[in-house]
Amino acid sequence: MDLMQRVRGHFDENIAVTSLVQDILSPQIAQAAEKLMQTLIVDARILACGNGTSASQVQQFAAAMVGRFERERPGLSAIALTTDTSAITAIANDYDFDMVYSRQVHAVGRAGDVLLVVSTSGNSANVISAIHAAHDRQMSVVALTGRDGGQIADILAGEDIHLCVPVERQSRIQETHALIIHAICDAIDYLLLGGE
Ligand SMILES: O=C(CO)[C@@H](O)[C@H](O)[C@H](O)[C@H](O)COP(=O)(O)O
Ligand SMILES: [Zn+2]
Repeated sequence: MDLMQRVRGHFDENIAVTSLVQDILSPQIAQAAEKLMQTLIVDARILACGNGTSASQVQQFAAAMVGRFERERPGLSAIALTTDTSAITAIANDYDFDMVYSRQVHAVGRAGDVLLVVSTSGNSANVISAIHAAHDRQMSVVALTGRDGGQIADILAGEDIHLCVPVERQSRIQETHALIIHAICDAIDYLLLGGE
C-alpha cells in the first residue's frame, strides 16, 4: 500500500464509523444532551474526567460550557477534573492514582450533578472509581466509551447513559467521541436557545 492510500484509508474508515454511529447512537446522544440540559437548568453541575486524549476532550467540553460553543449564551456550569495539577498530584502521591478523580467527585459532587466520563477502552481504573463515587453521591453518569464498553459498561446503572462507539481502533473511537461531544454541545444550545 502506498502512503497516499494509507492516508485515504483513515478517511474511509472514519466515514464508515461516523455513519454507523449516526445510525445506532443518535437517539442516545439526544437523550444525553437533554439530561445535561436538565442538570444545568436546575443549577446543578457537570463534572467531567478522562485520561490522555479523553482528558483533553472533557476539557474541551467544559470550556465550551463555561465559555461558549458556537452561539452566544450565558456560561454553563461544567468542571473538568483533569486540570488541577495540585489536587491531582497530591491525591496520586498521598493515596493512589486510581483515586485522582473519585476523590474530587466525593469532595465536589452533589446529588443531582452529572459526571461525564470519556474512555476509549472503558477500563481506566480512575474513571471507574469516579463512576462509583458519583453513584455514592447520588449523581448520574454520561459515559462515552469504545469497543465493548469495557468494565464501565458493567457498572453503569439507573439513569446513567452509555454512548459506546463499538469499533476497535482507538483513533476512530476518539474522533467519534469528539463528534459526539460537538453534537451534545450544539444540542444543549438548541434546547436553551431554540433553532437558529
Ligand atoms: O489516545 C492516546 C494517544 O492518541 C492516549 O494518550 C490515550 O488517551 C491514553 O492511553 C489513555 O490513557 C487511554 O485511556 P482510555 O481512553 O482507555 O480510558
Ligand atoms: Zn457503582
